[in-house]
Amino acid sequence: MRLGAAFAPVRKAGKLPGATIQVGYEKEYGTDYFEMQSDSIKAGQNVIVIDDLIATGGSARGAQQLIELMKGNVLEFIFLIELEFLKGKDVLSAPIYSMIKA
Ligand SMILES: O=P(O)(O)OC[C@H]1O[C@H](OP(=O)(O)OP(=O)(O)O)[C@H](O)[C@@H]1O
Ligand SMILES: Nc1ncnc2[nH]cnc12
Repeated sequence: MRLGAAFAPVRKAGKLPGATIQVGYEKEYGTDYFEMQSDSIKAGQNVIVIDDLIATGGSARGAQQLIELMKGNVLEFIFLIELEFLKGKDVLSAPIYSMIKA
């Protein structure tokens, strides 16, 4: 891409081809598993995590754990919607930006 940025998907378990790494995470309504392809982040790469919504922050934290397992550096999180009353921001260790706060 023109920005020099790449795209690396984080998906629910069993949806990505090839070798993957997995983490379990807690979200608002239970437990789930995320995967990334094992070679999708190079050590030292800066990463921005983007999702549609942050509620408890469990999903975003799961994504952060996967990126950090590959020695990536999570710079920040971007969400379309932030459910502020669930305080998801408090479980994340990088700045978050949200377009709509509810
Ligand atoms: O901050 P959290 O409490 O973790 O919740 C946020 C997550 O909830 C939604 O996904 P959901 O798990 O409902 O699955 P979906 O993407 O299949 O809709 C949303 O897309 C976020 O990924
Ligand atoms: N409270 C909530 N409302 C809508 N989508 C969600 N995904 C996770 N928690 C949610």
